[in-house]
Amino acid sequence: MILGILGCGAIANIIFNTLKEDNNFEINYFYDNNVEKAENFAKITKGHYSEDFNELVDNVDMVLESASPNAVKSLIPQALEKGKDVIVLSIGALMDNDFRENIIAIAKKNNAKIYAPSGAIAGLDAIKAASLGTIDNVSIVTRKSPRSLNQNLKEEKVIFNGKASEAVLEFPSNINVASSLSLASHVDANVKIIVDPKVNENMHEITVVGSFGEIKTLVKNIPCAANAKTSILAAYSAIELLKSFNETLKIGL
Ligand SMILES: NC(=O)C1=CN([C@@H]2O[C@H](COP(=O)(O)OP(=O)(O)OC[C@H]3O[C@@H](n4cnc5c(N)ncnc54)[C@H](O)[C@@H]3O)[C@@H](O)[C@H]2O)C=CC1
Ligand SMILES: O=C([O-])CC(=O)C(=O)O
Repeated sequence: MILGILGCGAIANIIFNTLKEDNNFEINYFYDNNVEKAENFAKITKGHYSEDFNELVDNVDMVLESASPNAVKSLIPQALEKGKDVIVLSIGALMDNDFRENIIAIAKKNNAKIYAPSGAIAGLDAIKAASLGTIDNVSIVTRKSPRSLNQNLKEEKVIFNGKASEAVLEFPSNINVASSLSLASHVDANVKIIVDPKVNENMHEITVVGSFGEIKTLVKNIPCAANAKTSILAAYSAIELLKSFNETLKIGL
């Protein structure tokens, strides 16, 4: 499979370094609005950097987006129009109902798929299954270091308390997980974001209550070296999704 990367930052770096020896994938087309970043990847991989996103789309089987919600909104429809499957990590963009319905319609028309991996959280498989029954309450408490949230605080502080649909607009690079949780559960989740100078990890505690019972998950994620906002697990989840395309036995949802 020839994979094109949209957004050549921390996640792209982990994905490339993990899959570079895997014969099932050729990761050799790169696009970034910071051309230098795409150029660097192209140099290391002896691949191509595209100044025009359409050129990347024309040359790959699948596009992996690891850029920003804005990039999803402005560029992903073009890939789907050309019938290319996409993996989206900036899932916050999909909380916009009109946009989400629109790209689903474009994908269907062109026989393409949109994949949104579980990213930096745990339990989406069980939450999706649970949503077949009645869901009464969905919440996520995210706790991050001041460094990860661009804050300079000495004491713990709640910096957001509201719905996922508002959180993704206020913190577009920090709470995509709230969007995945909401889309999996079909409920606009309650979100609390806490800056905590005592933690180094990106912690996400999820609670879902419904007719099935209760799910509680807690992940304590190590941040990427290149971007403290982003957990290594998010990149790993995209890699496992890619590997699953070649698996005969599929475990989990
Ligand atoms: N679904 C999830 O659980 C998670 C999602 N994310 C999201 O994944 C995305 C990538 O994360 P990182 O690799 O850590 O980010 P990063 O900041 O290290 O790299 C992003 C790259 O994309 C480029 N970019 C941004 N907007 C662009 C645009 N409109 N067009 C072209 N290039 C653009 C930037 O120049 C940068 O090189 C972010 O949106 C982040 O919020 C991160 C962690 C977890
Ligand atoms: O959800 C996000 O955008 C990033 C995040 O919290 C993480 O990687 O732990």
